[in-house]
Amino acid sequence: MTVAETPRTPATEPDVPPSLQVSGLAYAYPDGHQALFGVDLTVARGERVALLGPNGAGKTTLVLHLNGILDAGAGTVTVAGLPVAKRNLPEIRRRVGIVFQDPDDQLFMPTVREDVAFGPAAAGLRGAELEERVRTALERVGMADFADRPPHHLSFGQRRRVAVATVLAMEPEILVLDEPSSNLDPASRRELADILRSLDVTVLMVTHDLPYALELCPRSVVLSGGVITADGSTQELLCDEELMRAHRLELPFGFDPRSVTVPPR
Ligand SMILES: Nc1ncnc2c1ncn2[C@@H]1O[C@H](COP(=O)(O)OP(=O)(O)OP(=O)(O)O)[C@@H](O)[C@H]1O
Repeated sequence: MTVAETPRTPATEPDVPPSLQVSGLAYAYPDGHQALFGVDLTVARGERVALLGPNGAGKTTLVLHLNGILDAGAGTVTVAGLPVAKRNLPEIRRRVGIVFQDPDDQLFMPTVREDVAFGPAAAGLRGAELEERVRTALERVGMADFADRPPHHLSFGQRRRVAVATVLAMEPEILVLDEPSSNLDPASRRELADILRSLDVTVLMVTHDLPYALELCPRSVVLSGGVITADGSTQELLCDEELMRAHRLELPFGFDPRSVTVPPR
């Protein structure tokens, strides 16, 4: 059965700013290479959006602007109405939780509990409040029973879940995931999808895994050559053969996006 999806429209009420607003964002690296040419993107609270595009399209460059790792050459980025600017960086980095592709980039403490507590403790949380924050984050990713284990004794899929928990413990406005399905076996891939779907948080997911984008994100944005070239229902975009060819987006052999029943939010 085919389920037609309608991407959720950005919040329009003046008192509810979108989770993410990128306006006219342009960026050239110090060597002069222009990676972004005026990107506009609005993501409403609670949306799950896939950021698609070929290698070198500018996806990582865009993500690195969301928490101020890179400074916009031109244009603006706001997160829940707060501009990404030097003066706001501590709060911006709390609001934008980035889960990197390699969980080992994020896990460095002797136990899972300490890794998840690290961010909130650095932000000043202590005692029962901190414990509760850690417990909730681990429960949300199904890893509460692993709190006392050393992260390096866990499987890759378990470490990725803990990496998600370290970010959730900061109660972010937006969760940004870089290739969340990479190196996961089919069961872990499905379990992570279930977890991400259960979270009440805005999600921006960078991925080359188009079936995963379809499974998780009602809306997709295609970035190509540093500009957004398509923005709409993931199912419709994946069914647009011309668009897919033009942006070097390839579905796995035999995969028909029309045949997929996309689970409800
Ligand atoms: N530090 C850098 N200095 C100069 N150019 C860079 C730098 N990092 C990236 N680039 C260039 O900027 C462009 C965008 O790169 P980016 O990493 O954002 O693409 P991407 O869409 O994330 O690609 P991929 O899917 O391969 O991860 C590419 O042409 C890349 O070569």
